[in-house]
Amino acid sequence: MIRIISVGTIKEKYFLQACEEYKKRLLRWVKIEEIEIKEEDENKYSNIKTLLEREADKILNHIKKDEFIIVCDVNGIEFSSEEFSEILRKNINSSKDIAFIIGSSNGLSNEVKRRADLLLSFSKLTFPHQLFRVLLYEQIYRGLSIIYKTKYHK
Ligand SMILES: C[S@@+](CC[C@H](N)C(=O)[O-])C[C@H]1O[C@@H](n2cnc3c(N)ncnc32)[C@H](O)[C@@H]1O
Repeated sequence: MIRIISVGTIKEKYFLQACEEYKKRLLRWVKIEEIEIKEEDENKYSNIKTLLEREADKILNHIKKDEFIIVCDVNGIEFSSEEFSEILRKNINSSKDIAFIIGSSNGLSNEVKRRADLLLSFSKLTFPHQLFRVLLYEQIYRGLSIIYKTKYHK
């Protein structure tokens, strides 16, 4: 199973439709679970660090024992799509569930990053969290297309 834990909801219909499309395509290969954590209200916090700590508590509550945790972070490690598919393959072959974590517009706390088995970057460019979820879905789909040898990845 692959779980995508995101802070913040997707409001734009076109992002939601894109996620739904990739999810539908992925379901023939893997079970997908999406967990959305409500973004904390910035007005209720005197600083972003405290806000991120509160969001971290909620994220960490959703993490399951034994799953491989991939935290998406601009400053993480960059991979080619083939290398990324290899990470997916290794976990799938060892029957290990994978959980991806996507932060809110304020990012993620260090506590969440420390919990990562892998800090994953999709480049040094910062993407909005809604668009990033679509990109992640596409790369998971591409990765599994590589594993299952379809014609999608060229
Ligand atoms: C708008 S970004 C947060 C920006 C925030 N200043 C930071 O430094 O994390 C929202 C989330 O999308 C994901 N994200 C955006 N761009 C990314 C990238 N290039 N690589 C990996 N994750 C990214 C991360 O999970 C991030 O927490």
